[in-house]
Amino acid sequence: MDTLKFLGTGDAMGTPRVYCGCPVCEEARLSGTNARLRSSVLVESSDDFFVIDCGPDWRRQMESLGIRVMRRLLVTHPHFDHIGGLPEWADACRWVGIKGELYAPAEVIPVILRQYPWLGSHIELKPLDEGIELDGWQIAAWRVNHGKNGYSYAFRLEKEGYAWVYCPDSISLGDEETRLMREADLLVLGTSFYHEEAELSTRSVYDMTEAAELLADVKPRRAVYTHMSHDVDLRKAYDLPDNVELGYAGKTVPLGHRIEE
Ligand SMILES: Nc1ccn([C@@H]2O[C@H](COP(=O)(O)O)[C@@H](O)[C@H]2O)c(=O)n1
Repeated sequence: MDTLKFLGTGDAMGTPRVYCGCPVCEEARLSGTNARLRSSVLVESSDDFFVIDCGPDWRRQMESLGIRVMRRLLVTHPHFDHIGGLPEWADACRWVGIKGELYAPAEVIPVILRQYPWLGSHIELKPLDEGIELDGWQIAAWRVNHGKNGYSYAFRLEKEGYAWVYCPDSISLGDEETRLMREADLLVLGTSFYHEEAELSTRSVYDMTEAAELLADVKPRRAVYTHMSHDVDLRKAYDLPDNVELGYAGKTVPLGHRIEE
């Protein structure tokens, strides 16, 4: 069965935050339960894999799994914490002599190339707006509200009757934006805080209290939260819906129905 592996579950700054001495950041420095690299996942099938998002921790993430060659990548949006590793990936493609395949929404591709104009020599950038298939996964992408930081995209991946959604950066989604999340077998959702006090217009990602309302509406069978800031302490028992788990690097989730289901 295919699997989903979390490579990182942190927000844009990762945990610990460089400037911060809060208990969560200090614990992350000392024992590491709360150490979080920038959010990214790896989808593995029997003979290949692809990764979603390539933040500035990409190199460490590849090293931690002993991966020497990454061929394929999907990008949700062109913010630093999701594309900061692209130059290193392009260099790696050059040195192993492959052309990487990067799939992203058409509007995202020129933004990536504006940031890193040399990428095209070693990576082919392909639009995925019409839907693509990778390793038997039918992948649909749609634009989601990312609050004060503009827009991101979510992906729905379906194979053999199993559907899951990856949506790391979104907030205050409307009905049309949640349509493809409905009744998924798994929803991976970004929740930066448990409860974020800041005024809504200054925010960019759901918190866990708002996410509970979203889940009650779209009813995934299982949900895993990612993109968590130093506000979230994995040692705590939070009040969460029964079907929710907090992600961590290395967490692996089977992508398919178990026999007994
Ligand atoms: N146009 C932009 C705006 C922001 N960024 C970076 O993205 C991250 C946003 O953080 P979230 O909490 O909203 O995920 C942060 O690292 C900004 O520096 C960007 O790259 N381009």
